[in-house]
Amino acid sequence: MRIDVVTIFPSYLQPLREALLGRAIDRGLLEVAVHDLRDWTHDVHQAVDDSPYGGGPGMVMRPQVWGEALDDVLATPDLPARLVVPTPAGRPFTQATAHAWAAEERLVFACGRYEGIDERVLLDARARGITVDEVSIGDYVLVGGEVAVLVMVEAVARLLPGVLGNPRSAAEDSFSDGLLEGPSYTRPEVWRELAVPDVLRGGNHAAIARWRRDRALERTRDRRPDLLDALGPDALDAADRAA
Ligand SMILES: COC(=O)c1ccnc(N)c1
Repeated sequence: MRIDVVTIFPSYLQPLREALLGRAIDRGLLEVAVHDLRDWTHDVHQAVDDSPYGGGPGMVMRPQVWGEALDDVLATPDLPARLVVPTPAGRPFTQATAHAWAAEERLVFACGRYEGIDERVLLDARARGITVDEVSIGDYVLVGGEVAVLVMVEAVARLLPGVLGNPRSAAEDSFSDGLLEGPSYTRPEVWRELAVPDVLRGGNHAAIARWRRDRALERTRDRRPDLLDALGPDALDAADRAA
């Protein structure tokens, strides 16, 4: 997968080259290119924003700069790409989104700051047949889209074949079966007088699987009843029985 990020703070994306993702890049599983939006300005101040029409606080990112930047970035390499614009006004980014995007050849992220990017940039891209997704990583506002890009790239890249050491990890993620993951334990058996649940130390794999499912149902009911509702009435009954 090829990932491009256009931003006025390229150094914000440096964490993508660390640890697991850095190794995936080194192994050629992922290609990441970060572009400085200011490279497409032509004035001495390298202005990327201007006052909003209609008044109001803050500044809006200029369409000319973004238009030229995206023209160039989307054209090289000339691969089918999904243009992603992180914004608090976007559709929710979920594990299902991450799985869908993991099948893409190319993702191009446009990092807005200030009050966002002039709407005509997205209209123009869509009019030229580019898939444009405006997505939010949660109900809160950041200063810029860069942090959201780090979140989304990590969520997508870990699903790419070969990135995670054990592919079962992704298969058994929270949300993979619609439930939150239950509690995990490792050695020692007793720590500060707290013991690992007996069932996990026995060899009965069916009992362990059932115990884990029950804990997942219970945790989901307690923390994310909305996810349980989405699974239907049987799931809620099962969660009540699991407690
Ligand atoms: C500037 O971008 C944001 O504030 C943002 C982006 C994606 N998701 C959010 N919840 C906020």
